[in-house]
Amino acid sequence: MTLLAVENISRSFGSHTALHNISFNVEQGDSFGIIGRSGAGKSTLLRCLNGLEKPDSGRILFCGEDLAALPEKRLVPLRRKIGVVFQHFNLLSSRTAAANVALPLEIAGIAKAQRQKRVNELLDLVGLADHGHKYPAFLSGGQKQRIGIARALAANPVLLLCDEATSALDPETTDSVLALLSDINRKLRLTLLFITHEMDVVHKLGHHVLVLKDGHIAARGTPAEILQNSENSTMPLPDNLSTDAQNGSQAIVRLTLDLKEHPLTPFLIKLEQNTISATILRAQPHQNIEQPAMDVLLHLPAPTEENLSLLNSLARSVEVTGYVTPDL
Ligand SMILES: Nc1ncnc2c1ncn2[C@@H]1O[C@H](COP(=O)(O)OP(=O)(O)OP(=O)(O)O)[C@@H](O)[C@H]1O
Repeated sequence: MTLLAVENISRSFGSHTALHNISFNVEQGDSFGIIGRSGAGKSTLLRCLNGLEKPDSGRILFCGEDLAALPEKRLVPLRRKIGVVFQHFNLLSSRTAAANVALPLEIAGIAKAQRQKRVNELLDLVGLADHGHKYPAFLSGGQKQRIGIARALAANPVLLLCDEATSALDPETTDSVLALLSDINRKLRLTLLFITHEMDVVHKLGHHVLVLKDGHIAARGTPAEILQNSENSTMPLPDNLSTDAQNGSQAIVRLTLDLKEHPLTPFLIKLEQNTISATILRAQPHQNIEQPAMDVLLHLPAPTEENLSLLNSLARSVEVTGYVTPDL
């Protein structure tokens, strides 16, 4: 069943068009990712979906109503069905964690005893049953985000919008928050719609993905399809591949990354930090969800022992498949 139907929405700021004729559907129970670089239009799209901004044209059908056309007064009850998780948590520093979670329930006029019961359930759900009395200043980033998630769930939303929910967190905390969101999606059958600029987040959390580029839909599909069809992965293999390493030749390396230990983005950052220049020719995730892994074909201009040994330390397996001579 379709929960959200976005039909041909466009939004401009002066002469700049931030969203061009965007259409997509989100099915109930889906975990739907929108990925794009900075300026692609992700936040503008999210604000439209949240009813905080109106598109210039198009319809946003949610629970049978058009968010793009409703007056503010009629938007309020619909917004309650949408929980939002923010990048910077947006907790009130003067309230305890429990009181932050309770806020949407207070606003909805829920009686105190019922509120407390629900807050306890939610703190338990996000793994912070013993932290309700703490003020945000005494919580770690990951704990703050868990409280943000509990607050977003308080009023029993039917859709959870996550706005770069893990961008402010370190990689380990990111993984645990993504695991929590994935659990919530599976166990509570709650529909997730998240925006991110990281393919790794899409890979771990998304069932379906939309790639936004300069306000246009550049691609859509499952995370695996997006990776396989990305610009990088469709680059042709060099046809002058040779098994002989000659002076000055560059290597084509096939490696398998264990995505739990070395997700793609941190892996690429690590290469950059070690000034290893490499181009991804192809990337193909394995089908086994229990042990997420990905085969990556790299063009490595400097296949020195040092560089290959670093690759070996990061990947499950590394194999030099051949050599190419650079075009001079
Ligand atoms: N209120 C505004 N006034 C003018 N231009 C805007 C406004 N909001 C967004 N834009 C422009 O629209 C384009 C899309 O912005 P948007 O913030 O939606 O992108 P984004 O993908 O979320 O980027 P980021 O990840 O950096 O937030 C950008 O060029 C931005 O400058």
